[in-house]
Amino acid sequence: MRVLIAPDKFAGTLTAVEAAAAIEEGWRRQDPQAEVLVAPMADGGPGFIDVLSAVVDGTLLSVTVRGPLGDDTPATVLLAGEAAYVETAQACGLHLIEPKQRRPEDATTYGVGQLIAAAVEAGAKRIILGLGGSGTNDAGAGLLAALGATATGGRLDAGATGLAELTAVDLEPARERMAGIEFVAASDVENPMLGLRGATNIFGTQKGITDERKPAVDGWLTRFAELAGRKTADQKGAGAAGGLGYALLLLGADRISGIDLVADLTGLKEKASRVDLVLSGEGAFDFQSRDGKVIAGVAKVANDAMRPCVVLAGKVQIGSREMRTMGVESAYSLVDAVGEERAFADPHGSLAAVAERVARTWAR
Ligand SMILES: O=C(O)[C@H](O)CO
Repeated sequence: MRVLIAPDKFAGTLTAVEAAAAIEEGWRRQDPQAEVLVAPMADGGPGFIDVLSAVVDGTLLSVTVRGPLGDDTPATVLLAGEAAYVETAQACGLHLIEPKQRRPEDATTYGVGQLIAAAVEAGAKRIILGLGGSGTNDAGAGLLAALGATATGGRLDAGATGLAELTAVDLEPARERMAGIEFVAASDVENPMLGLRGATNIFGTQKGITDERKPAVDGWLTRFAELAGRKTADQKGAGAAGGLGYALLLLGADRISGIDLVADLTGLKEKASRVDLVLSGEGAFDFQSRDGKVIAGVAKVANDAMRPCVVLAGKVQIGSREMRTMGVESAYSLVDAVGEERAFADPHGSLAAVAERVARTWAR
């Protein structure tokens, strides 16, 4: 049996590389002769640099930046010739903030701008930024401030709160400083920035923005957009990473799908064509796994190659009809198999145990 293992991270427990290793271990217990190909994935969110540094010939540049709540935060940029890859979640990710410390209205993307500045200083002319998994919701104002943009009536580097009373915004200093730099925003979602399908309403809850606060916060982002460029806020991906997509679009970025980029760079299509079965996975397989996320991207590649795709996930919270629409044949839940306590206490062992069960059904 030839198997391709292409999971996302299991957020909070296993990186994509660790998840792939656990699945391989479990599968081999049942099917020791299997030919296994491994391709850990990312969609632009956490793990983007980890996954790409294994396939892109480059060097890692270490930088200390301002984290979402102002703390010194270590990050790395992957430099490859004139290109630089930036994982924005390293500077503004939700995982950087303890749940009890979350202040989503104050969190800033300033550190992402510092990563861009470091990449440019190191000679990069094309900067590819992975977007997703952010703990911020500041429309990327912090990023613009770090690159020189200014404002009156408020602050660009103080999270969404700083945008509440803005009266004017000047993006020219940032545009001038970034002249000649090509930006690519590789995002995990295509949402616009404002309104019902926007960053605050759809992704605000996971960052700690309550339903009561959402209209006010969305209003602050709208105010910023009215001063900085209203139409851009409606573009695909403007709402990625709490509106960081919007700021990059203002700097002229092209938006692409993060998972498609990672799939291309890791040769996923070619790998899928060489196997009988494709396995993917992530922490929670739910409605958010659909567009632009790893499982949807991997399932599409598998389906195009006419290979079945099976998912292993911490929790499966999606119906079988919806799953099939995405191109997933079947999904197995760690929590259902071993219980929540064990799934969190021993994620590697639990995932390996589920992979062994999957192999019992699917190996031939
Ligand atoms: O970071 C976020 O807000 C989500 O992952 C959507 O991009």
